[in-house]
Amino acid sequence: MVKPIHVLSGPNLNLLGTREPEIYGKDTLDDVRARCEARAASRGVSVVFRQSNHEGVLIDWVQEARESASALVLNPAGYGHTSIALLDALKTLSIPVIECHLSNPAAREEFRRHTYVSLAATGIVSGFGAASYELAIEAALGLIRV
Ligand SMILES: O=C(O)[C@@H]1C=C(O)[C@@H](O)[C@H](O)C1
Repeated sequence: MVKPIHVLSGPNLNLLGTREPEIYGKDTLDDVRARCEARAASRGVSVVFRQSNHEGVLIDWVQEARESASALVLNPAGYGHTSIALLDALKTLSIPVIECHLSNPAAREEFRRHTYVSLAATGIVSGFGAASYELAIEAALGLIRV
């Protein structure tokens, strides 16, 4: 039995759909959840989908993924640009880590062009709105060979 793919979203993503929709789109986080679940279920894999505004909670969930997940999809949001602690947690994982962003941070403000998460990521999907999460799920499914 393949373990679930864990999908974690960072701060302010609970406001998706109303938060700067010209940048992050009109899909809500629940819409994103549904798309991730459907995409994974089509290959017989479940998803654990969670969001937090709190750095330590996200770190706890990354640590939980060590034993509970087959792969981790992470949109670190603003903490990607600041959190060495989140990077340190990611470096304890031996499962695939796919970093994803709704926007294309490389095309935005200078401070968004670097994330610490990228130092621990297997790969990165950016710029496709809610589809970034689905593409990240597809990448995870390919890496866990289901
Ligand atoms: O595009 C995204 O999903 C990321 C989401 C955020 O909240 C920003 O802080 C990042 O810079 C970009």
